[in-house]
This record gives sequence, structure tokens and C-alpha cells, in this order.
Amino acid sequence: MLIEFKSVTLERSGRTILKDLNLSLVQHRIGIIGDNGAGKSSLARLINGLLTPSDGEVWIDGLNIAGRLTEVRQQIAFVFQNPDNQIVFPVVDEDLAFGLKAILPHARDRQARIMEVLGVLDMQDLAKRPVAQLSGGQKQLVSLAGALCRSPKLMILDEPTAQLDLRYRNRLQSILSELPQQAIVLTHDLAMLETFERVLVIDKGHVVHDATPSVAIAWYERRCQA
Ligand SMILES: Nc1ncnc2c1ncn2[C@@H]1O[C@H](COP(=O)(O)OP(=O)(O)OP(=O)(O)O)[C@@H](O)[C@H]1O
Repeated sequence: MLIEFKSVTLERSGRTILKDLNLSLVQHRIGIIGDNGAGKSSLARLINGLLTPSDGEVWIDGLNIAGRLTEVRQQIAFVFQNPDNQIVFPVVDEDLAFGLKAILPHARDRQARIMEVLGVLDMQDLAKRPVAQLSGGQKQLVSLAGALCRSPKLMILDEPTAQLDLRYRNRLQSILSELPQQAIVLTHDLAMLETFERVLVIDKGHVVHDATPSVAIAWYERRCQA
């Protein structure tokens, strides 16, 4: 997908969060890094219409997303930093099935898809578990499974490794490397992005660096040491 920010400014509660952003995002793997509060999540939420620009426009594949939110959200899966924002139903497979209802009308097909994706994540044993009994990392994986089940055109992952142990963090990295879809990853786990095509550094609502991972990460690390 081609995601374009055209002179986008975002204000919330009277504060300018993002200022006059002009961006064209088309690469298969894009990382977004920056300090806490820099504006990464806000930028990502503009892409699927969870936030609306105060000024300017966000376009996807040549069309302004304003007024096309249902269509845009069918194509873009957003995995939130806090999985509690995403998981609605009390049992894992019920929650995953709900997200699939519009795509797979037959319960048997939904269950097959769910077990396939849980298998990829090596977490089939969680299918019948109550969500309330899951650890933070397991909930993060259920959110990820929900996104993968729907095979969206674009996945936006906000801090996907924040609660994962090393084994699952590495598994996520390998899943991402094989995922056919486009992905935008917001993270403080800089090593995750080494194989990406492009990394943006956000600071105080501006894109302050935009380069290949090795260049952008080295720039950001130097800046953090200064
Ligand atoms: N509802 C809101 N009203 C006012 N300001 C907000 C609101 N939500 C977020 N902000 C502010 O917007 C700024 C950017 O927040 P955002 O969550 O986009 O940052 P981030 O780069 O994703 O941070 P982190 O790495 O800590 O997740 C922060 O200063 C935050 O306090």
C-alpha cells in the first residue's frame, strides 16, 4: 500500500503532537523509532483512522481515507501496545473468531484458520484458555494472532515485543521476516529493525531522520548518548 501524509498536523487537547508531516510510505518493512512521547503511536493511528488529522490529509493507495474508514480498517490490522484494548471476548478462540466473522462466514473455516495461525505462533494450547488467565506476553501474542488471522494488506505493530520473552521475541522477528504483507513496526527494540527497508526517527512530532536501518539506528543511538 502507498500511505501518504500530506501536510498532516495533529493536535490533541490543545497540544501539537505531530507538525506538518509530509511522508510517502510504500516499503514492505518500515520501522518507526523515537523517544517516549515523540509521536510514534499517534502517527500510526492516523494511518488507520483511529485519529483524524487536525490539518492535512492521509491518503492510502491514492485515496483520502476520510470517509473510507470501514474499507481502510478491513485492509489494515493494528496490533496495540496494550492488548487489553484489543481483546474483547473471554476465551482466546472466541475472540479470534469474532474478528473473522465478516471474512469467513462458516464457523468451521474460522476455527481452521485460527488453529493454523496459533500453530504458526506455537500457541495452539492457548485456544480454549480464558483471556483473564493469560500473561501480558500471551495476550500480546493473541492480539498478534488476531491480526494475522485476517491476512490484512498492512500490519501496524505498536511495541510488539514489549512483553515478549526472548524466545517469542525471536519468533516474532522470524514471522515478520516471512510475512508477505507490508508491515510498519513502532518499537524501542532497535535490533528488530535491522533487516527492514526503512526506519523513521520521530522527535517531538517531527520526522528527524529517515534512512536505512543501519544509518537511522546509528544516528538515533548517537543522539541518545549526546
Ligand atoms: N489524548 C491525548 N491528549 C493530549 N495529549 C496526548 C494524548 N494522547 C497522547 N498525547 C501526547 O502525545 C504525545 C505523543 O504520544 P504518542 O503516544 O504518539 O508517543 P509515542 O512516541 O508512541 O510514545 P511511547 O514510545 O512512549 O509509546 C505525548 O506527548 C503524549 O503525552
